[in-house]
Amino acid sequence: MSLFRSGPPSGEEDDAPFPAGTGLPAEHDPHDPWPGRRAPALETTGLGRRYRGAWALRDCSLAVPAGRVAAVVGPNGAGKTTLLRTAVGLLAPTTGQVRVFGRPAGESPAGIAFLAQGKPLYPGFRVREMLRFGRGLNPRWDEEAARRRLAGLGIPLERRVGSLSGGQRTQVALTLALAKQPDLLVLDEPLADLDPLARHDVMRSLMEAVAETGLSVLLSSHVVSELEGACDWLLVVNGGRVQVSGDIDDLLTGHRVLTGPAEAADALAARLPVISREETGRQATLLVRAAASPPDPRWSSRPAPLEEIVLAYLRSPGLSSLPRPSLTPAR
Ligand SMILES: Nc1ncnc2c1ncn2[C@@H]1O[C@H](COP(=O)(O)OP(=O)(O)OP(=O)(O)O)[C@@H](O)[C@H]1O
Repeated sequence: MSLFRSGPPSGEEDDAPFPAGTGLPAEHDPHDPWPGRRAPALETTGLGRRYRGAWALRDCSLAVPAGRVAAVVGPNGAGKTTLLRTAVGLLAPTTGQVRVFGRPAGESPAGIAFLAQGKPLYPGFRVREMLRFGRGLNPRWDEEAARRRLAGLGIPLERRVGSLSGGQRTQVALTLALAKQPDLLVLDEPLADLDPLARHDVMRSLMEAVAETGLSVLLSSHVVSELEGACDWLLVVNGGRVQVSGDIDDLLTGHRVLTGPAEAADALAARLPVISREETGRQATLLVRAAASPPDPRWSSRPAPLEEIVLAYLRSPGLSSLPRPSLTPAR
């Protein structure tokens, strides 16, 4: 179980009631495909996005349950930003559909806050002015919570944004996003350019906000090691395709690293889905999709850390992805 999990345990999402004030589809909505049930925060079917001649995203079908903190990871140019921007309705899909809390992206009545890559703030503005700006633009603005948060972080309202450290600027940007009281918070690489301590502080304060409000979060990052324990859903995007989409606890319990004699590796691989395989002399090390150790005593087995699982998938882009959640309700 992730430390900061905010949603119900895996498998129970379908029966979760609508939380009050989430802006989710009303139960009386005749077009609501999820009557009486909580729609996924994000659902895409056959999503593709082309820039001029080149596809940045192809055939992406996934569902992230509501109330989750989902990490979107993948190498440079994988399509993470494109996925996030289509989710918030800033980019129209070339193919397929994107739904946010059950409604087409861009039409969803849910509150969405998007923190774009590079912390877009005005360096010449004082923090107080940024707050005033946000207050004027957002009807759901929570000024008191924003000021309390900044005070707790020791960020003075009179400071100019340009004079803040990278970590403090991220915290201000996050505070402005949270003050909108969104149902879905989308953060594009909020940890980029931060030192390890600042990354930890930003993740911790994000998780505190999630624990207080129960909002859904989509967060892209390259720093897989710092997402474990904070995020509870993982999307691996690679070469424009979603390779993995699943509950992090399920991924961790569903993969193992096996070490044993190289001559027995083929037989093992015939029985278990192998994600990666390395051989050193007579010894083979395999990352397999399996919840238990093989009965063969020649094989030793250990759990696979999340980073190792992610890297193994990224190194095998042609590999079939994990089963995606089938959250589409029976009709
Ligand atoms: N506006 C654009 N015009 C043309 N091509 C683009 C545009 N935006 C992105 N691309 C291309 O689409 C692909 C996916 O880009 P995207 O920014 O979504 O990847 P990313 O995973 O967010 O990368 P990074 O981790 O480097 O930020 C890349 O090949 C990129 O060059």
